[in-house]
Amino acid sequence: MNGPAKPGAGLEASRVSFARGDRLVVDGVDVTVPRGAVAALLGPNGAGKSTFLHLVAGVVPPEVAALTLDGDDLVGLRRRERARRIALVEQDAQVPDALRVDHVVGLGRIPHQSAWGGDSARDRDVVARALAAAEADRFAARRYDELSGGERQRVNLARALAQEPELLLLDEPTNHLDIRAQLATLGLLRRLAADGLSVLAALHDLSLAAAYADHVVVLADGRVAAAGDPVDVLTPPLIRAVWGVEATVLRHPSTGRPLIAFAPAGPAPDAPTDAAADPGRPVGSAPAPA
Ligand SMILES: Nc1ncnc2c1ncn2[C@@H]1O[C@H](COP(=O)(O)OP(=O)(O)OP(=O)(O)O)[C@@H](O)[C@H]1O
Repeated sequence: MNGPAKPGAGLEASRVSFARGDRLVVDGVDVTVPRGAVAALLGPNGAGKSTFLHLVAGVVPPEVAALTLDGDDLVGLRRRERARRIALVEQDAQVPDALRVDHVVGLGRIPHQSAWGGDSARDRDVVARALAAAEADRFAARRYDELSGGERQRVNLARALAQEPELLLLDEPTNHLDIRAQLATLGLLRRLAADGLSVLAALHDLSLAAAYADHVVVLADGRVAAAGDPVDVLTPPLIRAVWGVEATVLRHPSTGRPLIAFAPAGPAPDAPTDAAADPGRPVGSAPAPA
């Protein structure tokens, strides 16, 4: 949806802080997302991921920060200009009641429209392509408030794509999605990045983050605990220190990307009896002939 990749620095955020009451919930965070890269923001519940995305999107003003997009200062940018360049897919998007899906996605065009212009043929084309890219075209004529959680998630993504941003921020974009739709969404983010978009997504699934992100930033208590290539960052000691769980890091047999497996926290369920009898045989496969 974007044009070919242009040279540029993408997002450069440094020393971003934000306090709620007397507590810094984002504390001196540095994040860089080069143009054309997918970065994942990871961390436990309450680590500050959503707050950081809101600060970058300009929903709340950061207290101390240098924020630039392709070298332009974001803090001083006018709201409309910011909305042309940055889109945020929120966890619980606010949408006016009873709006049709295609009209919700059309809201993404507002920053590009003049006050009196209305929808142009190009606006309608961008909306149609955004609906198709996010796999939301099937329910384009339905009411948003009658959709399932996963269907709404796709519409929220389509609305952000209709903005034709340079930087796409997503807060748990795979929430509510079935596994096929999760893979489709993350694959779409990779294709958009290949076209020059910078993508920063808060994710909880460490294996999916490792499979799709060029770069991960791990937040803990509002601070960056680690950042870099998922292969270097997502290690058992880091996962233990940040999430407090024991993990084994395997390698995907075909991609070589990290696959993170967790030990169950409670008592393990009983092993299936046929697997117990022949532990070398994959569960569900036919027993060897006698
Ligand atoms: N509206 C609010 N008022 C007061 N405190 C808030 C508010 N929103 C968030 N917080 C607090 O700010 C901190 C950071 O929250 P944030 O939502 O950014 O975390 P998160 O990493 O996105 O978490 P999650 O994975 O649960 O979505 C948390 O301690 C949270 O309780």
